[in-house]
Amino acid sequence: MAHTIRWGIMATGGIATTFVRDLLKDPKARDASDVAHQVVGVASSSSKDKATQFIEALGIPGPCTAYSNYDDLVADPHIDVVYVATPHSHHFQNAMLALGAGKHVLCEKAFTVNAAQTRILCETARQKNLFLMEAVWTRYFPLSVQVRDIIRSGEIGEVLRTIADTSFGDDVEEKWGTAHRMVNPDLAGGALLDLGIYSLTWVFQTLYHTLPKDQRKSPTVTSQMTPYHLTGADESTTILLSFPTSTPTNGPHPQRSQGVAMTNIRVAGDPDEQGTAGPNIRIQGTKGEIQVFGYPFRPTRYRVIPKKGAGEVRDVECSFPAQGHGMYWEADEVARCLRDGKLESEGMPWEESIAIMEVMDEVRRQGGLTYPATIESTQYPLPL
Ligand SMILES: NC(=O)C1=CN([C@@H]2O[C@H](COP(=O)(O)OP(=O)(O)OC[C@H]3O[C@@H](n4cnc5c(N)ncnc54)[C@H](OP(=O)(O)O)[C@@H]3O)[C@@H](O)[C@H]2O)C=CC1
Ligand SMILES: O=C1OC[C@@H](O)[C@H](O)[C@H]1O
Repeated sequence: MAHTIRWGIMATGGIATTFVRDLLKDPKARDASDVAHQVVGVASSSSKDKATQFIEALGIPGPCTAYSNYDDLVADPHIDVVYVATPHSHHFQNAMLALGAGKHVLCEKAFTVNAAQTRILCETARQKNLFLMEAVWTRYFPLSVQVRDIIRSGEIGEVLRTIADTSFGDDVEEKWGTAHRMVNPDLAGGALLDLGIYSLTWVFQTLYHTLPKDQRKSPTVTSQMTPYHLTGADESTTILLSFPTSTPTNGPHPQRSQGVAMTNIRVAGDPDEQGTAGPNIRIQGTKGEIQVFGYPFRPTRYRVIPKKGAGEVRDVECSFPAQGHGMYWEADEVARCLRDGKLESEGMPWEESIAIMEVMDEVRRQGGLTYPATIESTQYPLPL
């Protein structure tokens, strides 16, 4: 019998809509007969009407309660887990609210504004014996699981370099203006926290996560940032990361692997969105390479290229059952973790979320990007 979990949706914006659409797809279409999802509450901080419209527009089957504020949502005894879908600036405060009410939490990326806030969230979840996960959905794609398995199998040898680019070629002034969360410092805007996190995800899931746990070590970081002239949030960031590897060496200089994580909202990594410019991700090992195509947050296919003479090139497509967006795979992971009494997911462990947030803190320090003290604060509630 399927283990059914009951979701409360905090906020009714763009990603909440996409996530709920995926939650409503039949899990059997993706061969997941062990778990199921119900949406039993939706809250909008704007108005109850907005929550009601969300429920109606998406055709969420009843009973599902519309709330006019987040406090009432987290107090709903019928909800098991809250999906936090507010801007990054508010994740710390909103996730703390849900944990404080005894709810498990799936919180959108970037987890928080800084690593200090993430540490507090994880510690709070630990103390309260609640599940908590950063919603880095891409990690739960079958494609990501397969790529990690290929790396672990040794097929492309030791992975010593990963290059990842998550870039949109937007007319920034026209598309994002100054108030949109993408560029607005008051909402912790900027390419790094919004998109760069996916480049870092690929660097971490190929050079860090694939190592045995006791060999995962934080990287050293060098970076450059370009501010958006109208707001000061970054419109372009490039990060060089250097990780200790697990390879035993005889010499005095330990082996290191390198990551290059790029993000830009003014030039595109894949201008025609057909892969003509090449892959957005290259994972380079001593025996070959894996290339990943499509936006790094929603990759669509990968190619395994063995070293010359060592085998055939292999192309693998990623399908999205039931015309989904691909967010149902992370939702299924949440359901399985709750069923199994886990507090964190193996695919996106707390320590790795913290390690990635620490990289982003360091990149912002090097680039001189600070956000208002009100949203960098570790005070709960935030002094907004
Ligand atoms: N995983 C993914 O693929 C994606 C993830 N995201 C992440 O999801 C989060 C939300 O992004 P997105 O849905 O695009 O954003 P939207 O602006 O579309 O929606 C955010 C919602 O948050 C609520 N909210 C609460 N406080 C504020 C505030 N001060 N300012 C603005 N909105 C507020 C509002 O809902 P209400 O009025 O109902 O309370 C609003 O509709 C971000 O952290 C982003 O990084 C975004 C896109 C894709
Ligand atoms: O997480 C995300 O992925 C998709 C992008 O369009 C969006 O801006 C970002 O928040």
